[in-house]
Amino acid sequence: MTVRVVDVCEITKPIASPIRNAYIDFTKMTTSLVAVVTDVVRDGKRVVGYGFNSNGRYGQGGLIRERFAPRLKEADPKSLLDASGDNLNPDKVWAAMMSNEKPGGHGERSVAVGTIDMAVWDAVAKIAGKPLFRLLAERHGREANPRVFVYAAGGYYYPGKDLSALRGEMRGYLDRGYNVVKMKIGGAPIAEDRERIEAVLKEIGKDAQLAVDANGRFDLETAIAYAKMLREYPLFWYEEAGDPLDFALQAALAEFYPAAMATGENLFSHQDAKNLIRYGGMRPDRDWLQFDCALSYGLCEYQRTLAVLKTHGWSPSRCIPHGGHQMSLNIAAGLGLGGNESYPDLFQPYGGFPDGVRVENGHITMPDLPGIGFEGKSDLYREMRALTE
Ligand SMILES: O=C([O-])CC(=O)C(=O)O
Ligand SMILES: [Mg+2]
Repeated sequence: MTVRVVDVCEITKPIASPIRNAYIDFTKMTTSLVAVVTDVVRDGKRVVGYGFNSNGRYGQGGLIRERFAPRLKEADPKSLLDASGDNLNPDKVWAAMMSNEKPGGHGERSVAVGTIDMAVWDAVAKIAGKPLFRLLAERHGREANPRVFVYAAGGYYYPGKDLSALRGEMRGYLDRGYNVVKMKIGGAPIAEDRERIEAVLKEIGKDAQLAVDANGRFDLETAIAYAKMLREYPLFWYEEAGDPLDFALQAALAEFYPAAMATGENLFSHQDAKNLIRYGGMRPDRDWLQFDCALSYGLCEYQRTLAVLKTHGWSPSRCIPHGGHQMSLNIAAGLGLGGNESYPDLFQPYGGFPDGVRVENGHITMPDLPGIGFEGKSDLYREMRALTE
């Protein structure tokens, strides 16, 4: 048998909502939905892999159509195969996409490549006839653990949203089985954010923990002022205080914030991750890393990031990716990450879990679906199928 990539399709879709974090609103947010069509037939149908990018960066149609999809389609099909010749080798596909690309400049293309890479891994696991998390665990000589920690991200600034609406939102997450919730900070004056935090803590009581996310808004002085306020509360983490590339700020913050910090969703390569670990003052015994493969060159690159972490004494269990997609759920279950983000009420149908999967005690259990498992989420799969029909 051999495998050919016969087409790579892209469509840019809205994932808009009337919400705001400390930096941006999401009223014009989009995502690229991609299908990698192969000539392999399973159960009478062509194997198609699907992918999309996470919220926060916009759709990548231009780059995908002009550079990355043509390179994949023009590559010698044999050059993309694994040693058996029966499946694609994702690293060879990745290298083909990245031919004629200079190093650096990750933010320009890491989302486009990450989106196609998701579809390639989906196809590879489907061709192998396995859930991606089981394929990954096998390749890394590990035991898969289908039970994955998930937390509920929300707590955005909405027009007209008052404290009781914020409390109601958080109560809703607890009712759905979550025991860690996250809210935005830095989009209001510090005194107002303190009131919002206290209101949420009062609502969730001992049933859950609260993480807060400043989305990179603060300068050093403000980040420290917030650290002094936040350390009065038993928070799960203090996320992205300053600019994602201001490693000196992050390191200085550690002096003022002894509890857990989190960052990394806006770092786009294993080189960026290495710099964060070298210079950002992040502590492997308590802090969290949020690199999101769908924004940062995909799972081929994420494996290189995990290798960097290992060299520096970090366990994969300190990683809880940004983005709330099933791809990272598979990586978590297959490679032992600490869990995954989820947005119970936002960015649908792209986020969330296959139909019928419930959150219990802050965890979900991965069903055994081939590939990433998109076929098990009917609203999402409907959009995906429409791309190739
Ligand atoms: O609001 C956003 O840009 C999303 C985000 O930071 C998160 O989920 O951590
Ligand atoms: Mg964040």
